[in-house]
Amino acid sequence: MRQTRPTTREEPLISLRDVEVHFENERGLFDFGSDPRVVRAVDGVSFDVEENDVISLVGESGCGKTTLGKSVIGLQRPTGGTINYRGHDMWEIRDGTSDANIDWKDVRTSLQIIHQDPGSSLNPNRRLIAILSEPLRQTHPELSAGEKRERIYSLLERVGMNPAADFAERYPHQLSGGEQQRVALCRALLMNPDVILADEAISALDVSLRVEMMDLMLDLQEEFGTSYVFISHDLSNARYFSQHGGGKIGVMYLGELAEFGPAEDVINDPQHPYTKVLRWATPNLSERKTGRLPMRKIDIPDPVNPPAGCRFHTRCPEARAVCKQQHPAATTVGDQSVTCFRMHDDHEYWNSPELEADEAAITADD
Ligand SMILES: Nc1ncnc2c1ncn2[C@@H]1O[C@H](COP(=O)(O)OP(=O)(O)OP(=O)(O)O)[C@@H](O)[C@H]1O
Repeated sequence: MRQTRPTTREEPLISLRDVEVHFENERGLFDFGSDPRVVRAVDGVSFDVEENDVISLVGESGCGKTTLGKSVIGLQRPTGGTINYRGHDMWEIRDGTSDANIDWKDVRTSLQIIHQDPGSSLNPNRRLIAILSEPLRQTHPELSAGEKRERIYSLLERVGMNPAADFAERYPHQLSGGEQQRVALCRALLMNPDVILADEAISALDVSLRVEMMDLMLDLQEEFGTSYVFISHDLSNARYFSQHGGGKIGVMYLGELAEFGPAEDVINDPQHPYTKVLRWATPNLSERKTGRLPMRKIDIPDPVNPPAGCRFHTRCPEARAVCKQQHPAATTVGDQSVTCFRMHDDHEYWNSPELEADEAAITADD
């Protein structure tokens, strides 16, 4: 079913280097004369998406997961850094200034998205057969109406929507949330994509259906040869998806990647203090259910004015004076990339005084 697109040898499918996305917001009514508010949604992020890859991005609300995910699939232009598609600058392809022989339309087609609320992205006035014929018309214009119908029926059956002939004639509102999400997945897969961005795609489903949907996505991965960028605020879902898919987890904090690496390592041997906090706070992953949350403050700082030095220092249980002054760079530890001074045995961090306990630690019962 899969067609191969031209690639530069050895190049990752998508490669992000030092990517930054800053949003310049309008001044408020009473901000006359002040600088526009700049939201630093993503800062200094680098990683690769390989063929058949599974990458989960996890972190608190507002940490930049969606903005980063949209950058990966070409829906958000970065304000800094580079994003390459098969070795060529994605935005040069978009602007027509690339020397690569790749059409932007093909790039867009190969990078698909499924949303948290599939109902809103499926046309309510069209039957499923029409909704699913559309991508096939684009990717396989040579197919007859009968051949398209056959492919659609077989995919609907594959995702458990039986009898397919019955489902194909329904409108989206005649489906459950889980069925709508399956249709959204089918539609994305029929575009023959290199990457599907699944943005909180299972969050709205009943807990009992989440694992089923993740299993289905991973089952179909091999068949369609697609990679996933899976966004979740829930570390246990990210773990399930990336571990079963043999992939990686990226832990985001205030627009930056705190830790990135194989799911197994990030979960079982977290290195960044923030990953440890997330793990501690995730019921399925931690033995401790009560006690003191290992964090100095509970409030998330403002991405318009992120803390100087390490962005996590205001909440980090391990923060020392140097963390207020210097910004750590990502360091490779085994297969993980970790943005914390503690990764260097000889860093001045170790001789730096601990930060005053300006806030009492918050207890999990608060
Ligand atoms: N178009 C925009 N204009 C201005 N600010 C934006 C825009 N899109 C996102 N932001 C801001 O960028 C930051 C990151 O938002 P983003 O949606 O990427 O985070 P997220 O981690 O996906 O959050 P959530 O889990 O709540 O969806 C937030 O502070 C958000 O308000």
